[in-house]
Amino acid sequence: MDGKKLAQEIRTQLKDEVAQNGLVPRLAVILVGDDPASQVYVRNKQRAAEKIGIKTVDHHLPATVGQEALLDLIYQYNEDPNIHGILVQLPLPDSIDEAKITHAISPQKDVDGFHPINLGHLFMNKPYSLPCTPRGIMELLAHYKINPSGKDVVIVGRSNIVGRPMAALMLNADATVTVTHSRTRNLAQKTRQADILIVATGQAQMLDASYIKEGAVVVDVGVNRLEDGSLVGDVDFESMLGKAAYLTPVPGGVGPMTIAMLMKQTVEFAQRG
Ligand SMILES: NC(=O)C1=CN([C@@H]2O[C@H](COP(=O)(O)OP(=O)(O)OC[C@H]3O[C@@H](n4cnc5c(N)ncnc54)[C@H](OP(=O)(O)O)[C@@H]3O)[C@@H](O)[C@H]2O)C=CC1
Ligand SMILES: Nc1nc(=O)c2c([nH]1)NC[C@@H]1CN(c3ccc(C(=O)N[C@@H](CCC(=O)O)C(=O)O)cc3)C=[N+]21
Ligand SMILES: [Mg+2]
Repeated sequence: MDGKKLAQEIRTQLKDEVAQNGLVPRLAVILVGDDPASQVYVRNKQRAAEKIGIKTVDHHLPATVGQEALLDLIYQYNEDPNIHGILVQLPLPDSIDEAKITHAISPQKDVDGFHPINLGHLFMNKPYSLPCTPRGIMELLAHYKINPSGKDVVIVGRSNIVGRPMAALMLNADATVTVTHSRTRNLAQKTRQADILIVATGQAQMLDASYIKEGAVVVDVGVNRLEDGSLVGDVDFESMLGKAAYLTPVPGGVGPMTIAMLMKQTVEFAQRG
């Protein structure tokens, strides 16, 4: 499944939509500290936004910034009618309470869909904004005409940004959902039941073909940088290739879809006014 290509199509559509409707979507992007991976993602987001006609207002704050200063910046953007979306890149330095920051962002401007109010709406199948990675996965599956309804979906990982919201989205799509994690016993026995397997563990190439049944759909969320500088997922792509019916590559799979969904949600917010 080619996420890079679909993401490109979506970004082109968004660009047309922005131009046709005379929108000027504005996204505040806040990066704290100098984690190299975070800097790459933020740069990718800024570049994608610019091409679509979304204006970003960027803040790169030192890791030593106080929690109060960060909160004040968020409050300022909450009140600013010209800003449609606020994104605070995670992870934050240990000195800052991530939950507190996530809660401070106005739910109406929560383009990441991480606010508990928005997660609650999602959980009750009345979503307002959605976490971008799980939303991107749903769009990718839909594009390839893979309908989760009635399917056995197994998710490996239960983070707030991927595994948990993914489970809610799949349940909303009428899948039968199993969520596994580091305490799961007999993981392979669970994952082999999957019609659709979604892996988000942060463990490089952890799952090989022995973890899936023939013809499974495999979505690899992982982005792991190896010592030689190469980028690999949480599944062993080569091993799965002959056995899976559909498989997402890393890079070029879920990652670009995440960014496309962030752009889409920013445009949606601007349209709502
Ligand atoms: N492509 C994209 O757009 C995105 C990619 N990512 C990537 O996805 C991966 C996961 O990210 P994220 O969800 O934030 O990670 P977290 O570290 O927050 O969560 C990892 C999850 O995997 C589980 N896990 C870890 N090891 C194992 C194991 N050996 N067996 C079973 N479960 C295990 C953990 O279990 P437990 O809860 O018990 O600790 C946890 O629930 C990373 O590689 C990250 O870089 C993340 C976000 C977006
Ligand atoms: N507030 C917040 N929102 C996020 O959505 C968020 C976050 N914090 N923190 C970190 C994770 C991770 N994440 C990725 C986004 C794009 C790629 C991506 O574009 N990956 C490319 C490769 C990029 C590269 O070359 O490094 C690909 O897979 O093809 C990866 C990972 C968003 N996250
Ligand atoms: Mg963290």
